[in-house]
Amino acid sequence: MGKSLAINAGSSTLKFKLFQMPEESVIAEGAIDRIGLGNSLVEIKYGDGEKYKTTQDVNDHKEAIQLMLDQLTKLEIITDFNEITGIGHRVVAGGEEFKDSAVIDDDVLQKIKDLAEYAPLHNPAAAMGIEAFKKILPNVLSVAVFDTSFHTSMPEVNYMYSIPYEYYEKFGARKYGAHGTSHRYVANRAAAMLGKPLKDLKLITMHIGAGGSITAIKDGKSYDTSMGFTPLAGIEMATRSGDIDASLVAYLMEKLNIDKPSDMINILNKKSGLVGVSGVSADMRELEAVQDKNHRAKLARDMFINRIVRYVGAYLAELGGADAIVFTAGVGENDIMIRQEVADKLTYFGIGVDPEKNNIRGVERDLSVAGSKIKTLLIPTDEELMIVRDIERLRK
Ligand SMILES: Nc1ncnc2c1ncn2[C@@H]1O[C@H](COP(=O)(O)OP(=O)(O)O)[C@@H](O)[C@H]1O
Ligand SMILES: CC(=O)OP(=O)(O)O
Ligand SMILES: [Mg+2]
Repeated sequence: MGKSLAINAGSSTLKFKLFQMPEESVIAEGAIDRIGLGNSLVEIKYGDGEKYKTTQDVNDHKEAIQLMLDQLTKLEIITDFNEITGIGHRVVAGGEEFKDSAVIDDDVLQKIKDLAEYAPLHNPAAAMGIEAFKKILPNVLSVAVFDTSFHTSMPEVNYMYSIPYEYYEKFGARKYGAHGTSHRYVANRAAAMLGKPLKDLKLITMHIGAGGSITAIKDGKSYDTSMGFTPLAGIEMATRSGDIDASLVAYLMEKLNIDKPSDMINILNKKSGLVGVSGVSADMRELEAVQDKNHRAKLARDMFINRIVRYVGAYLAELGGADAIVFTAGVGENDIMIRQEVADKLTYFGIGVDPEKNNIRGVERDLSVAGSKIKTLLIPTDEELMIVRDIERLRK
C-alpha cells in the first residue's frame, strides 16, 4: 500500500515517522527539538539502526520542515517523494467542528489557519507543514488529526467557563483540551493491558512532556481535561504557566507596561512554567541535575508534581474513583523519580508504585504494588501511529 508519513508539530519540536503500510512498521523517525531556542537538536533514526545527529540553530517551524525534507532525501530515506501514499498532520486545535480527523482540502486548511488563536504555538506550525507537503505532493491523500477531537465528548458541565453564556455562542469561548490523540492512544493500550473493554473503564491519563495535560476518561471517553481554550491552561509545563488567576494577567500588564494582550500571553506561554520559576531550564533533566543546590530549580519541580497530584485528586473525585492512572510523554515515560513521587502522594486513594517495577524507561508496564486499588500504568505514547491509522481509515 506504500509509505505513510506522520508529521507532529509540537510547540518547540517537529517530529515525524515514516511507516510502511499496512504493516505499520517504522522505516524512519526523527525529531527536531528546541526549535527557536538555539542549539536545536536534529536526530533521525533510519535503515539498520543508523542515526543522523547534529546540533544547529533552527529558528522556526518553516526552517525545521525544510531541514527535514532535505535530510529525508540526503540520507536516502526517500529517493522519490512519490513513494509516499498518505500524509497525516497533527493539528492541535480543531474547535467544535472537527469531531474526527479530516481529509485536508482548501476549506479544511483555511479552518486550521482560522483557529490559530485557539492554539497559537501549534496551529500556524501545522498549517506550514501542510502547505509545504501540498507543494511537493499535491495529489497525495493528506489528513489532519486534531488533538481536540478526542475531547469533543466532554459534557458541557465540564467544557463551559462560568462567564457570560453568549461568549460561548458568539466566540466559541469554551474548553477544548489538547493532546487528545495521545490520550486516545494510551487509553486504548490501557484497556488492552487491563484486559477489559475501554468503554467499561474509568482512567486518568497523564500526558506530561514539554506540554502537559491530564485527562479524566469515563466510559472510555474524555470526560474532563486540564488544558482549556488553548494549551496554556492546566498543570505547570516546560515554558507555560498552567492555571493562574485571570486578574493577575491584567495586573501584570499594567505593572509591566504591556499594551498588547498577545505579548502578555507570550510570556505565559514561553517564559513561564519550569523555566520561569527556576530561571535555569525548561528541561526537567537539567532541573534535576541542580535541584540539590538550587532552590528555585527544586521549587519548579515540586510545583510541577503538586499540580499533577492536584488534578489527579480532582479527577478521582469527579469520576468517583478510577481503574487506573497512566503515565506517558517525555517526563511520564522517562522520569522515574517523578512517577514515584506523584504516586507516593496519592496513596490515600489506593495508588501505589513498586520502586523495582518503576525502575524502567519507555516501555509498557504495570507499575503497581500488589493489591493496589487503582493501577498505575506506564505507556509510551504513539501519536504518529494513530495518525497513520487515521489516514487509512479515511482513505476508504
Ligand atoms: N530522562 C528524562 N528525565 C526527565 N525528563 C525527561 C527525560 N527525557 C525527556 N524528558 C522531558 O521530556 C520533555 C519532552 O517531552 P515530549 O513529550 O517529547 O515533548 P513535547 O511536549 O514537545 O511533545 C523534555 O522537555 C524533558 O523535560
Ligand atoms: C498541545 C501541546 O501542548 O502540545 P505539545 O506538548 O506537543 O507542545
Ligand atoms: Mg507532544
